[in-house]
This record gives sequence, C-alpha cells and structure tokens, in this order.
Amino acid sequence: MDHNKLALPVGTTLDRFIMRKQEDFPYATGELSQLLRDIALAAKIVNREINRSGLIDIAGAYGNRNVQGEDQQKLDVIANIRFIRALRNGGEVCTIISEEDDDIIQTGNNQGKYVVAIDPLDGSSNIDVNVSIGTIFSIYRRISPTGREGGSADCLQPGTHQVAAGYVIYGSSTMLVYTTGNGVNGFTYEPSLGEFFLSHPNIQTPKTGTVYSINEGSSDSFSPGVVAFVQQCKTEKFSARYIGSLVADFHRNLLKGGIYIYPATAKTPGGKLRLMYECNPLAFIVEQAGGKSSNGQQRTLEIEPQTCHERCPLFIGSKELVEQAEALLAQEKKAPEAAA
Ligand SMILES: O=P(O)(O)OC[C@H]1O[C@](O)(COP(=O)(O)O)[C@@H](O)[C@@H]1O
Ligand SMILES: [Mg+2]
Ligand SMILES: [Mg+2]
Repeated sequence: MDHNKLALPVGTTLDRFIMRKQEDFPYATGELSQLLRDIALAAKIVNREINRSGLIDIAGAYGNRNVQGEDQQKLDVIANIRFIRALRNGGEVCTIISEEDDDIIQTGNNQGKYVVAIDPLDGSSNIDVNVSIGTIFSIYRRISPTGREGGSADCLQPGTHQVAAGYVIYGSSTMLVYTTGNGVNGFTYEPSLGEFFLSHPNIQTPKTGTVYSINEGSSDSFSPGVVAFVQQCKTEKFSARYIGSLVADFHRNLLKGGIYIYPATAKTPGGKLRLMYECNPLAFIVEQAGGKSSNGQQRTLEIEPQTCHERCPLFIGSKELVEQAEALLAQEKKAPEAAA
C-alpha cells in the first residue's frame, strides 16, 4: 500500500482520517473505526482530568494495590473507569484486559468483535509531579464466535494478531498515535475545539540515534550484555534520557531516534513491563514506523502470551540500536566473560 497515495493533509480531523482510512482495513464494517473513536473520546475526558489534577483532589494514592502489587494512584483508577466505560458503551468490545484489573473484564457486549488490552495510565510515578504520562492500548479481533463472552483464547493472542494499537501522551500537548497496520500517524489535541488533528502523518523512526533510555539505578543487576551496550552508548557519547514514563520515553525516541531498554534485573527478573498492554502495542507501532522491538532475543510480537499480566524485557526503538543490543546479549550467551 503506497501510504502517500492516500496522504491526508495535516489538520485533518481524526474522525475524517479514520473514515478515509477505513478502506485500508479488510473488515471495513465500521466497527473498528467506531472503537478507535470510543478510545479517542475517553482520552479527551482523561486529558481533562489530568490537566486539572493539581486543582481538584485527585492527586496521590487511591489506597488499593493492583494485581502487579503496585499502589494504584487515583488517576490510575479514574482513567481505568473512563476507558472501560467508553469501551462498554461503544458496544464494539466484548472483553477487556486492563492493568488495573486482576481478571479480564466482560463488557456484556457479546456481539462485540474486539478485545482490548489497555494500560489506562502509564507512568504512574510521574502523575503528581506534572511529567508526561500516557495511555497505551492494543486491539485484537476475537477468535471465538460472537454471541457469548470473550475467553482467554480471545485475550491471549500474540502481538502479530493485533489489528490496531496506539497510545495517548498527555504532555506539553496531548497526542494520539496509532496504527492499524498501514503506517503510523499522530494527532494533536486542540482542547478549545475538542478535536484531534493530524499533525504527524506517516511517522518513520530514524534507523539509528544517539539517545539511550534505561533506569541505571538497577545497573548493578544488569546482565553483561546490557552492561556492554550501555557502556558502548557512553563511549559513543550518546545522551542518556529517562523520563520514567514508558510512553514519553518511547515517543521521543520514535520521533528522534534512540532506544528504550527495560531489561531483566534482580528486582524484576522477568522484566517489568507487561507484554499485552505495554510491549505488544508499542512493538506494533515501532515496527510500522521502521523500528524494532524484542525481549533481547525474540521479536516481541511473536512471544506467545501465557497470562494477561505477564511481563517481559523490552528493547525497543531504532532498528540498528536494538540489533546492536541484541548482538551483545547474544555474545553474552556464547562467552559470558567476553561480553563483560
Ligand atoms: O521506575 P522504573 O522501575 O524505572 O519503571 C518505570 C517504568 O514503569 C512504568 O511506570 C510502568 O507503567 P505503569 O506506570 O503503567 O505501571 C513505565 O511507564 C516506566 O517506563
Ligand atoms: Mg505502564
Ligand atoms: Mg499503568
């Protein structure tokens, strides 16, 4: 598909863009388009809550722990409620996997053809300090026939089965970036008009870059390959950039080039980030933009999920940088001392 043939001018509203691109999608019955609109609507509402979070009492912890053992922030819970409500009312989604809910959520829309995996609020540690945060979503077509609730087979599909994925970044401006497998496009929110407008058409990520993003606070338990790669970045005078909000670190590297790494560490032996609603959606986007994503060895999108909240290491960003990191990790396997 020649994306430029269907290039829509910057300034096109998200609604019009979705409508025009619908023909790109083999199942063009309008349901996926409506689902994307439902997500955009919830994002506008959550954006409003975030923008005024300092003024109203929604700062701080909610007082519960989620299935990850993390203290839920009030905005985690508010965003979760807003997205689930929008997906339930929209009618296109039968089942939801949410970071904030232990079990899969049945929406009651048994005719719904889609399953959504969502991280309602990403970067929770940055909520109260006015640093960019986000929402990450992944969309699958259900496998089981309609007319009943979606089950684990509908939910635990590999990332290659995604029909769409995206994120919202609530930063200096609010943007929605998504793919349906035909390139990646970014839309900037204009609050006074209440509309998302096409601002970043056909995003292509640079093949390489000079930025690396990793929490070096855990470097004492990095594997030799990761140590070697970080050292290589320093030797080559790369800039270290780590916001601590995956969406924000990913978005910067997507546009400017760079690599984000959350490896296995002593504290998080299987990695910290969740395959279904953090790694897979961003991996789909980065690949559509010409970049790469893996767990250090295996392509993220080909990992067969076993559980809804499983974690995996993440190496994502510019193709050449991810390949360099993978090469050093492979060396580590061959001759551990050589990689050190
Ligand atoms: O503080 P750490 O260990 O570096 O982890 C930061 C990472 O954890 C996350 O906050 C996890 O996401 P949630 O905030 O959605 O739980 C990522 O956004 C971020 O990149
Ligand atoms: Mg997250
Ligand atoms: Mg989260």
